[in-house]
Amino acid sequence: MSEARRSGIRFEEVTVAYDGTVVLDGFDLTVEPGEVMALLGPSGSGKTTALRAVAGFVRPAAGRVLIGDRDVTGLPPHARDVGMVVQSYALFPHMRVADNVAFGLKARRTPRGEIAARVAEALEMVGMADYARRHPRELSGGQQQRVAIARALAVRPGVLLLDEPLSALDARLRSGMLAELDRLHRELPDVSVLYVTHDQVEALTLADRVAVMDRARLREVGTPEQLYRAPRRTFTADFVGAANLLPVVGAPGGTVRFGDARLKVASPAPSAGAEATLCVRPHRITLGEEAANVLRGTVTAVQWRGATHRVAVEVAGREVVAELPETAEPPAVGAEVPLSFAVRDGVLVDD
Ligand SMILES: Nc1ncnc2c1ncn2[C@@H]1O[C@H](COP(=O)(O)OP(=O)(O)OP(=O)(O)O)[C@@H](O)[C@H]1O
Repeated sequence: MSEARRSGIRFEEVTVAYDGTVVLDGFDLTVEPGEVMALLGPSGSGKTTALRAVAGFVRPAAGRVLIGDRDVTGLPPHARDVGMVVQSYALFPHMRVADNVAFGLKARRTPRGEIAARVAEALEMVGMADYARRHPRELSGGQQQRVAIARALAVRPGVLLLDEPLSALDARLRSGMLAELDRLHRELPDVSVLYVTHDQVEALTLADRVAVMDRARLREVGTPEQLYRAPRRTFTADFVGAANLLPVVGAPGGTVRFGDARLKVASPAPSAGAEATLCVRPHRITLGEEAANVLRGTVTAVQWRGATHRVAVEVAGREVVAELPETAEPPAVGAEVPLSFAVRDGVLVDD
């Protein structure tokens, strides 16, 4: 008989309410065994609540949560086989590092002889083997976070839950830890990871797929490339990367009209006369008429941003932003300019 599956998470129509207010609404999502899924969304959108429903700290009003093959909806947290790391680390201050990491193992009645080896292994994984005898107050924020990760990994969970694990760290430490989390996951290829963040760079860097949340609901799920290159919804286009969102109208021949311009787009065009929203990423727009779709307008602002010039152009009463590679001669405010973008870089999104 094959061993029961321990990895993978399934949310089935999970609804959570606090005092009658729904904060997670019919949430449906599958995280495959070994997959890293980021939950990305603005503050208050329900990300942490979804994570806590997997950990067992909130009880859904409706729906089911499965970990691997097991329905865990009614199980207490300690019976769920998950490791969890929260943004505040939540290490026990009076315990040494090794005892913090051993905590979950003791709670699970792991044989004494095995505990020392598992603690050493977990500390080794996060590069903290030399710090076993220190107390948390003797560690930097980044080191404390590593210990918190070691503590979560020591129980060898099938599922690892990370709630904004890097948000308390400064920018440089954060990018170092991001690379390290990536390496850790390659060492633990069977562990499913659910990673809560409101930072799109973290989500796009680390995740195999990203689930975008807004106001208690799942809006869109896809690989980072899908969400970035071909978002299906206005919210995703706007939240994941910068976007020009232009109101267009379906025109004959599978094109759309924006002001005077007739544009070809990558998505199936709406029927003639139907309104739609076109998403074009600013850095996919070039100055000049080289690409298939050309817009003409008046430059209203130019900002130098180091590697790029951000040029705003008024076209048909709307501001269109182009992020151009830094140039010695950006266009002047007031100049009439053509902008263009390729067919593949225009996608229609739903509201
Ligand atoms: N224990 C609680 N009691 C009442 N309301 C709560 C409780 N926990 C969370 N909420 C509310 O539920 C909603 C969703 O919260 P949640 O923490 O899941 O959002 P989030 O997307 O993780 O936000 P953030 O990025 O700010 O952490 C918020 O409106 C929050 O105020």
